[in-house]
Amino acid sequence: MAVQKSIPIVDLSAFCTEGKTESRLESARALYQSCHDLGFVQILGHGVDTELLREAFDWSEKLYSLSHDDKMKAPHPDGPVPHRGYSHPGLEKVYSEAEGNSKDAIETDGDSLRQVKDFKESYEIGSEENSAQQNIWLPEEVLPGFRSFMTDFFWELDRAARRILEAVSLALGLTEVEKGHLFDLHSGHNNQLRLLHYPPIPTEKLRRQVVARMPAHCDWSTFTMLFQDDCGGLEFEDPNNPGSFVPAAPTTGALALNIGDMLQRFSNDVFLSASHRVTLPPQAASTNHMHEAVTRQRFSIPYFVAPDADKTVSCFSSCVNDEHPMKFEPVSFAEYGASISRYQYKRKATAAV
Ligand SMILES: O=C(O)CCC(=O)C(=O)O
Ligand SMILES: [Fe+2]
Repeated sequence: MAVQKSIPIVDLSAFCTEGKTESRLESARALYQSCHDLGFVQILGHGVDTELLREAFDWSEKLYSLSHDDKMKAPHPDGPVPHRGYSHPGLEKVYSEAEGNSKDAIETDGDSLRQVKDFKESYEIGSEENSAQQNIWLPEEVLPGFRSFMTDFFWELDRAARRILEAVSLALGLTEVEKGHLFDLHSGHNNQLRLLHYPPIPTEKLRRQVVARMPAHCDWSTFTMLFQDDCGGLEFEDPNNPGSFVPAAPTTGALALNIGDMLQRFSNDVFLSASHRVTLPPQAASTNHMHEAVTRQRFSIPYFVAPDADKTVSCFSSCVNDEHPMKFEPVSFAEYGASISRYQYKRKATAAV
């Protein structure tokens, strides 16, 4: 019988200001191992305050307790860009790169991907100074204080992202010049904060895939820092055993870190972009009036750390040699993202499921 893998935990507290070189090296080695073998890892010592995180989840609960009409006062526009504001259940469709490139998807302008809808709602937030993707806020009186909290929280998460970028640079053995370049490419203004809510749903519907929570996909960012509540259901694909998924059970104080397509490119395949999905949580919560088992609702907060849109992403020389020639052509993040996400939103939006 195959042994069920568990997700390694790496503590990055050595990357705070007074961290010792020896402890940094040790954490970087552990980070290297997981990102190289699996493309994902759990991170402790990330530096995001527990109380602040609790507040962020409270705001998310308040947001999703609003009426549909109130949430629709900040509607996600048709099409994938800007990726901002509120997406009602069924609006956004997540898919893998292979599904997006399939003949069916191309011929139907993405409609074939929508046969199984994603039963989740989300709210996307970016930097207030990103002019290409401007934020879409609820009117202040609908959720007073939300905008101000999220604007600060966005930059608090960027601080933790920098600690991870520092650890990644050491893990990959980048030169000081390359590390400087990596930081230059990541001003933070193209990061994205996402508040996700998966409403309760009959277990059978998920099991029979009449609807999905979030199908398997890779993120196209550099990496994603993910905070989740205690519901469960997030899983990562084992790259050594394709098709087999490992649960990322919520771990107190840890964030789940997954490598995205950009870091796979920067590192010339040394770090793997991790395929992941959200599916049935381990336990059914209750039964509904039809006596069907119903899964718990789930809240998660991913923070996508991405290069600035117009900058070029190419492999670092430190990751290229005779044995490992350059595998990826340089690409701008904006072009890459546009091609990967072209069917995520219909050009003309449809009604809620
Ligand atoms: O909700 C989660 O745990 C995963 C979210 C995710 O993978 C995404 O938004 O790309
Ligand atoms: Fe994802």
